[in-house]
Amino acid sequence: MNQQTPVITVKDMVKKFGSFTANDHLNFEVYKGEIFGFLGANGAGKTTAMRILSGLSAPTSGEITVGGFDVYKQTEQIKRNIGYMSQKFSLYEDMTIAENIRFYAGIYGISVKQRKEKEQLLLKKLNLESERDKLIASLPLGWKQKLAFSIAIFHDPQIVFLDEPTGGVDPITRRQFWDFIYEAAAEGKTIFVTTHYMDEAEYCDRVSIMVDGRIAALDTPENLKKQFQSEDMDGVFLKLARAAKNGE
Ligand SMILES: Nc1ncnc2c1ncn2[C@@H]1O[C@H](COP(=O)(O)OP(=O)(O)OP(=O)(O)O)[C@@H](O)[C@H]1O
Repeated sequence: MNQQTPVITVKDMVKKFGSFTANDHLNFEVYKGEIFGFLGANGAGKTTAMRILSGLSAPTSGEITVGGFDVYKQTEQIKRNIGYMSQKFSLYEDMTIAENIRFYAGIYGISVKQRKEKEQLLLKKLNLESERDKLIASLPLGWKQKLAFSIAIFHDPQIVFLDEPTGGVDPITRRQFWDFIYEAAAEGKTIFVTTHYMDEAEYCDRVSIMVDGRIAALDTPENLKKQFQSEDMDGVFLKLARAAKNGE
């Protein structure tokens, strides 16, 4: 990881929905090749922030760049340079694996020759060569998630946003998914990931924890545990939530 190169810069990011402030002056940077965990209870404002960083929604105010592009004016460039995987909308269930790959490759303007080469490598890596003509709907959830991740990085984006990518699968399958994340980060991709699983927070290089629209803590898991005198990230998270409830 190169700590010197910020690929996401967020200064005073505010997002309001009417009089409600979903993101309240967020400030952080994410570095090249970093695995950045974006945590917070339900409704804390994670998805709102991630949508802004992905070029899907405009902030109310703030200075924000993603991959060097401005989130107000350069949303098309941002979309081309990022990968995005959400638990719900990643793959088309009624299409086969090969059709999904073709569809995404088409959106990103990947040539047929390149698509075929990359498709072969991808299916081999996932051990899905004999399944290429099966409907996504017929695959176990863990396979769908790995496939969705592989397709989200098919166009070789420099930044990948993962919105609760491992919901609903067992710990071993989640661990396998994280091997894919490590591999992508080792290639220099920056991973921005939300999760509700505290063991996954431990796998991140740095973790930000949002409470009620603000970043309440941001550091390495090790430093956060020291700071909050907790043995694990669960303890850190609970202490922050309790402090917020007591108005501290
Ligand atoms: N389009 C919208 N209009 C009004 N309020 C919204 C809108 N989108 C989000 N909100 C509100 O903003 C707050 C933050 O929502 P957000 O989805 O960002 O939270 P989250 O941290 O991603 O939660 P979860 O973990 O449940 O996905 C919530 O109170 C939500 O109701």
